[in-house]
Amino acid sequence: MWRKIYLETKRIRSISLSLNRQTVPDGFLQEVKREESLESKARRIIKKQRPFCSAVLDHFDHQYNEELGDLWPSARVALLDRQSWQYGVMLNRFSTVTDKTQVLQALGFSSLPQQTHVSALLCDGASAVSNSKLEERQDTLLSPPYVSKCPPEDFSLQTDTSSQDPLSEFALSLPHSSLKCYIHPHTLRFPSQAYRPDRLKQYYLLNAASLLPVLALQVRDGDKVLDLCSAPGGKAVAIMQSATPALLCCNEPQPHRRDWLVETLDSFLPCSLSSSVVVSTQDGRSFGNDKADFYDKVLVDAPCSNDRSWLYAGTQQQGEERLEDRKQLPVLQAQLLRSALSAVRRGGVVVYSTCTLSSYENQAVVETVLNDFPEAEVEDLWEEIALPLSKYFAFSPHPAGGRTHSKPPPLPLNRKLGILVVPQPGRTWGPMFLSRIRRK
Ligand SMILES: C[S@@+](CC[C@H](N)C(=O)[O-])C[C@H]1O[C@@H](n2cnc3c(N)ncnc32)[C@H](O)[C@@H]1O
Repeated sequence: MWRKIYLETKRIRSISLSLNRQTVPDGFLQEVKREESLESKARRIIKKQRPFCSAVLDHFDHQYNEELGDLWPSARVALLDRQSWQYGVMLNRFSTVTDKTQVLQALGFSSLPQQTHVSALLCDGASAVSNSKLEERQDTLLSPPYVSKCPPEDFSLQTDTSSQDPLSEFALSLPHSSLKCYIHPHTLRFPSQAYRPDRLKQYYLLNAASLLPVLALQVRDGDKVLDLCSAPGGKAVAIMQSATPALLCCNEPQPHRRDWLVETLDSFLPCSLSSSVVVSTQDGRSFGNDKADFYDKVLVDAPCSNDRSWLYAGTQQQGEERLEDRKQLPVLQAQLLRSALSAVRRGGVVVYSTCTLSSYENQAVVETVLNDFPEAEVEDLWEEIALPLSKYFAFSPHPAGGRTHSKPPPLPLNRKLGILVVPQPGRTWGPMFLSRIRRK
């Protein structure tokens, strides 16, 4: 353990020295030093790992062995080894502080060799939809009311084509989108930035799989978008990186989480967007009645049993209580999805997502709602998202179709209903389920 701390400290010190020698902007370097001091890094390493909750793990073993077959044992390893968890760095296009790529590179996040490849694949699918959608929408969409009053100076984010490691980074790009996320092949965690009311944050740390629902939503400039379950706001920030919607309504009914959401929006978005990005505090189930047929795109990032955090739920009793609550979640999730489908206009799309592997909260919810919503049609995200990104994320079922289940799963892993990112050693992103449903 002490040797690990020693080596880690040495590595951080050498990064720190090499940063000093390079032409990294002064302010940023100071921030890196302040927020990722050697002491705090060492403290994080020696901090005793919170033990996992065996009641939750037993439950997962039982359910996911059935549902995921031989993908579960390796997912289990990835979920239990918290030191191996990876973090993505999503850049904030609204920050005027320059050159984050240089700092990322100095810390071992190399350049973007896969960008063209991945972007091209994604752009092909996305622009095909985009063109047909634009034609379809021409007579129904109001002209976009939003015009940025104070466009940021630094909208163009730098890229570099020199590469050290082809798996170290990728950029999730839509046509003309500036959504950029960097990942590291190992577990290096970029320092988080403290909230400062006078300054926008430069980046957001996240599980990179969280960007996939935003990618699937295909937000375009001028869209009216509802983020039905929005706090703490990671996906709302990602939406605003990918396009300039006419309206983004971020909804969160829980007061303390709503405060967190407001702080996130405040930290990442300039004041010029305050008229188009609004916060609402309703129960998401009411939107279907109150705002029927209103939105172009709705994201339902549903309350769910978050497998990662539930594993570390605390005491046995707390774990057991959560597992009891888990049974109620699909009912609420289906109600939220129905509400979203009513709030979206005909031809618009709803993306439903969760961060659990549980098929009862994923495929089963989508299937239930489709049964009583005949004008809803699920779209296949396999070709558009899973195949092009399968190098970075582990999807179930395996893209090559070569995986076998020891036992047949109780609910079919029907990829037509959505795609599922399963954490694996080396690709610890997820869990993340996403499904895109179009209202006919
Ligand atoms: C998975 S989190 C959303 C994460 C968020 N989209 C992000 O990317 O940062 C689900 C959120 O749904 C909220 N929620 C719970 N019940 C809700 C309801 N009835 N209507 C809307 N949101 C609800 C929870 O408080 C929670 O903040």
